[in-house]
Parts: sequence; structure tokens; C-alpha cells
Amino acid sequence: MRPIRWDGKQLLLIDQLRLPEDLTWITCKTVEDVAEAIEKMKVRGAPAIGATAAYGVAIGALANVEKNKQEFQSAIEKVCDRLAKTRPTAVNLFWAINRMRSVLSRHENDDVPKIVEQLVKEAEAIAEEDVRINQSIGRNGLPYVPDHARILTHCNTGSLATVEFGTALGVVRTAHAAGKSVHVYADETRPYLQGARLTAFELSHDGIPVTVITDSMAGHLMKTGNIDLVIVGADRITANGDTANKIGTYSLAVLANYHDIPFYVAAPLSTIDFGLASGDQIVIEERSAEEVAMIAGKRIIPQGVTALHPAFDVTPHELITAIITEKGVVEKPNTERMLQLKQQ
Ligand SMILES: CSC[C@@H](O)[C@@H](O)C(=O)COP(=O)(O)O
Repeated sequence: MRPIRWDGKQLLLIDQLRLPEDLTWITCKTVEDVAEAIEKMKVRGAPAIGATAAYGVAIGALANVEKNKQEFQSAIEKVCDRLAKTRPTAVNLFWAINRMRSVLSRHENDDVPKIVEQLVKEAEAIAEEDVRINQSIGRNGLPYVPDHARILTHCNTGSLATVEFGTALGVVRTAHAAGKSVHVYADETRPYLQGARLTAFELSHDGIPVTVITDSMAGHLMKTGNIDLVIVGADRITANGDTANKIGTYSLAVLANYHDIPFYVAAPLSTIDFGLASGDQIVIEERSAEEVAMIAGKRIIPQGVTALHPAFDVTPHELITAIITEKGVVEKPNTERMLQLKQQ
């Protein structure tokens, strides 16, 4: 399944807000369409929003091809600034926008149509690379999945969260394709229900056994010996291995540690922010409390009562058994080992 498609001019995205009931596509024709799709979480997941933003810059470039060089460059800067304001936590968004910005500076002596061509090519390259990277993550993660593994995961880290294949779910897919028997327990992932709606949708589509649980059931399943490993994705990993991921991930890591269950993070290098020393420096997105107060359009908390919606939390590196990337696996991550991965 490829939820992000480029037809040379416009971007087609599966509307993730409407899954699993309806599999519908939205067409992004303008930069604003792209920005809104990211903000409203029609597309979500760190690598997916990175690739989407890159195509957003490509759309902005095509729309400004008639301008003179100076006007073109300042228009693209504005496009990048707009897209960078859509969501704050997943570093892949900024990584992809920076890659697009560096095309501008590499080609500053070319004429505008040539720069536009290069920007479109770069967006396509970011998307294509993501697919290959996910497959490498899957291969590197394979030895960590025993046959008959009962795997707990959180949020959605599959094709829908990437360009195709997935990170943590990519590891699960690789294990399944290698003939290992696996059973996935998907946390429903309140409040957006990425696990219940998206992970369950993807895995059942692929014929991989999946059972949905509410987030609060994870501890009980671990205590009763029903989970062999936990694997999640990441939105931003800092230089010491601390990992921001969907709210609820930290609780799972604490539980896994208490029950002596391995806790893996699977993510591409583009999710590692070597510019931040530790997770305390990560900006955590605060989303509308209404998203917590309402389920399927119905208010579930009394009028006048407040709700809170931090969309991510940070898992300290001490609780992570290993970080699985396309370049290699960092076991017991810390600053020194993360740096070794960078220098490899
Ligand atoms: C391969 S996706 C990794 C993470 O981006 C994922 O686990 C996650 O937290 C997504 O959050 P979301 O708010 O749905 O964009």
C-alpha cells in the first residue's frame, strides 16, 4: 500500500481520518492543501509527513516557475516556513524541508525552471529512499523477532505512517514474510486511535494476526506473560537515544522494563536529531483538548471539565533495549553508541 502518490503536478494522499471505514484519496493542489493535510492529520507519521512536506515544496516550486530568480527564492522560503509550522515534534518534517532548502542553495546559479526540476526530483528521491530505508530497517530488526513472538505495538508505524512498508511495522512485516509466526497486539492509541483504526487495518489487510487492546490493558498482558517484545516507532530521537513517540509510549517502556520485556524503537536516521543532546529539549506538540473530550463526534466528558492533549511523550534511553535503524542497531543506546552509528 502506497498512501502518498505524486502524479507530476499534485499529491494524492489517503485520508487517514476516514480509515478504516472509507479508503478515500485527497488531492493536494496547493501548498495550503498540503499544510492543512498535515495539520489536520489526514496524513500523519514522522516519515510520511516529511515526504509530504517535500512534495509540498515541489508544488510551491511548480506554482512559482514563472517568477524571476529572486522572487522565486523568496516564495520558496515562504513555502518552507509555512510547512515547517504544521507540526512541531517529528523531526523528519524539518529534515525533509532542509533537504529541499539545500537544493535551492546548491542550484542558486541555475535558472528557475532548472531549480524547479531539481526540487521535484528531490521530493521524489526522498519518497523513494524512504521505501528502501524501511526495508533495511525491517531486515536489521528481523533477528530481534523470535518465531511465535507476541508483539505489542503502539500508534501506527506502517505504510500509512511512511511512504510504504513502515518502520516498527516494517520489522513485523519482514518477520512475517520470513515465515516467522507473529501475533501483534495493537494498542488502540487514544485519542486518535491510530492503533485501532490504522495498524489493525494494515495488518489485517496483509493477513498478519492482530488483536486490538485498549492502552490500559498493556500492563495486564505483560504481567500475565502474553507479550514477548514491544516495538514502536519514533518522531524524534535525540543524540543520547531518548525517544519522542506517540503519547503512551513512555508508559509502555516503563511497564516493559518492570516486566523484563525487550523494548525496541525502529526508526530511520532522518528521525535522529543529533542537534539535541537529550529528550528534555524536544518540543512536545499540544493538540486541542477537544480531541480528547470527543469520541466519534460525541462529547464524553462533562461540559465545563477540561482535558489535556500532549500528543507525544519522551522515553528515556535507559528504558530502550535497542534502536533499529537502516544503518544498524544500537543496543543499550547512549550518546557514545549513537555517535558511533552516526560515524559508521
Ligand atoms: C513510522 S511512524 C513513527 C511515529 O511517527 C509514530 O509512532 C507516531 O507517533 C505518529 O504520531 P502521529 O501523531 O500519528 O503523527
